[in-house]
Amino acid sequence: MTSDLESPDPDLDDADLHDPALVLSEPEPAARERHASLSEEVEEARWRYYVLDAPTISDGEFDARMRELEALEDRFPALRTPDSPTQKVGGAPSTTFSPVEHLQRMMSLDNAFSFEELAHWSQRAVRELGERQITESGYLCELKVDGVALDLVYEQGRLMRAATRGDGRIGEDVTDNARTISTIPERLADDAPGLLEVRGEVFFAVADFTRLNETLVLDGKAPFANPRNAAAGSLRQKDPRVTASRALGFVAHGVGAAEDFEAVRLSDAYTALARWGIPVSSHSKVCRTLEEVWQFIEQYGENRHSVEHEIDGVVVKLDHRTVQDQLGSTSRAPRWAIAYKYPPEEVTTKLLDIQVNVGRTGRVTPFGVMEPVQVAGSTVSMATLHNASEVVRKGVLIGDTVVLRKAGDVIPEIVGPVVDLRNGKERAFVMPTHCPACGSELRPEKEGDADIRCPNTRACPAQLRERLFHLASRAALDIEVLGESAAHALLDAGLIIDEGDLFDLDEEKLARSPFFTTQKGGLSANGKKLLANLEEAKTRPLAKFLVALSIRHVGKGVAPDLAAAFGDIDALAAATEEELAAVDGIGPTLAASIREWFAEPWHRAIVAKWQAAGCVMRDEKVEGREPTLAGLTFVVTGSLSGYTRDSAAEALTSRGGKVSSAVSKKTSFVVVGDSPGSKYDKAVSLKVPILDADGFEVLLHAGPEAAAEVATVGAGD
Ligand SMILES: NC(=O)c1ccc[n+]([C@@H]2O[C@H](COP(=O)([O-])OP(=O)(O)OC[C@H]3O[C@@H](n4cnc5c(N)ncnc54)[C@H](O)[C@@H]3O)[C@@H](O)[C@H]2O)c1
Ligand SMILES: [Zn+2]
Repeated sequence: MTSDLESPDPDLDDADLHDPALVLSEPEPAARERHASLSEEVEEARWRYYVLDAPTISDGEFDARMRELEALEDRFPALRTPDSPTQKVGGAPSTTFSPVEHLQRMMSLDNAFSFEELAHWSQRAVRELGERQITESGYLCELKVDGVALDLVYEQGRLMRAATRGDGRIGEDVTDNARTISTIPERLADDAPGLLEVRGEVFFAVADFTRLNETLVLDGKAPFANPRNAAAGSLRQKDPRVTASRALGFVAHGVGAAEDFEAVRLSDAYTALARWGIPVSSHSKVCRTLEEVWQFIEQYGENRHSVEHEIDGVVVKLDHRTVQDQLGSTSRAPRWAIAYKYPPEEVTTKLLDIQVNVGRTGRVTPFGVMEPVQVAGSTVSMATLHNASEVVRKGVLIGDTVVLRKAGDVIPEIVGPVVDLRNGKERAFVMPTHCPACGSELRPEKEGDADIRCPNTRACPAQLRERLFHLASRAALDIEVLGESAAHALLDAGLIIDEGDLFDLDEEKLARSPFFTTQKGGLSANGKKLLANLEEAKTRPLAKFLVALSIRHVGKGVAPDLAAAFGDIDALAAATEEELAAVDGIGPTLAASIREWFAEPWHRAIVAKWQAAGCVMRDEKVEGREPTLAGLTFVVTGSLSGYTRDSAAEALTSRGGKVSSAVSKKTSFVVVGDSPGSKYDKAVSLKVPILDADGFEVLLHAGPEAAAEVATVGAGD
């Protein structure tokens, strides 16, 4: 297989794509200076990244510097000398390993960061070879595995040598280490060619990476910042036994030199590699149009974390070998391929301070305050650090540059410090001894607890505020206007000592807070809304009140079970631990926690005050209603007209039925409304009786036997 990868054609450079008016032959001194300092920074970053496996800037920052260099060189082509970082591949090989010359040059890839840049790349190929050739070739889309490149040489089907990319021409000999990677075959199948150079990526699966870091920290060693560094660091070990202990994976993504092997398409070459025993990706796809390519990119962009290894983009390659040979390559990258890069999920920023937050149950949690930074589409300036031992485990100091990670919708996380950037002025975080909100001395609830708490549960303003938010949430009493500002206002004006006073609020009391009054002294819209919300809340079902009380472990999951079993707050308050534990779904921990809560006088006072103010806290409907659905389990999916999700569930539980979220063979009926989810399909496949909206009414009013008559079972029977 021949290729002109080794003969870059400088005439095909990108200069023709830029406005000629902007291309100046003699660089301005400022540009020359900027170019020199950027080049130096890039070389330094490459050395830290490729040789030390310990980068000090994020990939996003690195890419930004490279782009600035490219832009300068577009404007002043004289700056694009052969020793510019834009013309070179990777970093110089280290002296830890013996140098080896690759049979064929190993290249880097050009990047695209938008659809426009991707289209620009493909248009160029079309201009050069014509529409027909490109369409016939198609685009082979592959995931860009975020690992470390490895070159394998097989002779007569035997693995002879493995080397890192190095500067593209000379790599590092890591044969002994590579042999310890279980998925890299020592021998290929019998029909493999006499000579075969395979390129691929060594990676660390995300799950294995987490495990590795835990072990390293336990052994008192520094954890790796991310799976890529872990892969590179593990492959490039002096002692192959260390490499062997690391769960490295390998996937092929290219072919270098080969004898007796011809493949018309790269995708065919992969099929052959797989047949000979070399791992290839199951995620690759040949696309006919650029729109299809874009769909592939978007699909994996949304499901970036569904793949076993990390990916930082998609590599798009023209599939036809003749097209590849005709387009050739520049000194650092092929023209027939491009890497579309996803927005980075990791950035670096300064950790300005570590402060603590006091939660609803008094738990004190440290969080990092950082210089605001853009990551994964949002600006982040705070991230939780969970507890004091987590701060120690991560090894971060106040003043550190830290790696911050935000993956998709997941909350931002401080990964760890960039130790090499310390200047000696950093200081360790010390957990406060007193509550920042109320001044009480902090202590663990029980001896040996990892968390420390503020013991002033009743009146600590931080705890009370958090309890108010919780009480006002949808899962509890749904008091819309009681958000952050309203809660602050109530506490600031001293209108409530604890939540027991909430339902005693009236116009006269609210008049004492500017938040709830108008300039003229009347009740503001907020005040009116709060009073109306509170009035409405008084008749909420018992389960909602149980959630509102902030009893530990009692959430919206078990509250309906408790409400169904006792029907009345007084009955619940009087229940013994044994009676509580006898309720289906209530374990001993929960029973003890409920008893403990009611044992506290100020807790009982909350209930008494709320009752005195007119809160019902009793499910009237249960009284006199026959438990016609006792012993039966239901799943509700889709929307039923006339019911909310909660009221449909309540109609069932108030008749003694149990509502579950997952369909199983034990489910008695699945109630299906409009636009049902996958639960409907599950019900069909398990042949669980299905009720529509009318069937649901039959069930409620005529009972389960009548409902069975009108239910459907399985697909179309
Ligand atoms: N943070 C830092 O300080 C720092 C320093 C240097 C480089 N970097 C990172 O490395 C990048 C540049 O490195 P590069 O020159 O290796 O380029 P690259 O990583 O952007 O792309 C080339 C490499 O991609 C790999 N690859 C993964 N999947 C592939 C597939 N399916 N097909 C082909 N190749 C695939 C190959 O190993 C190939 O060598 C930067 O964009 C940056 O993200 C970071
Ligand atoms: Zn406190």
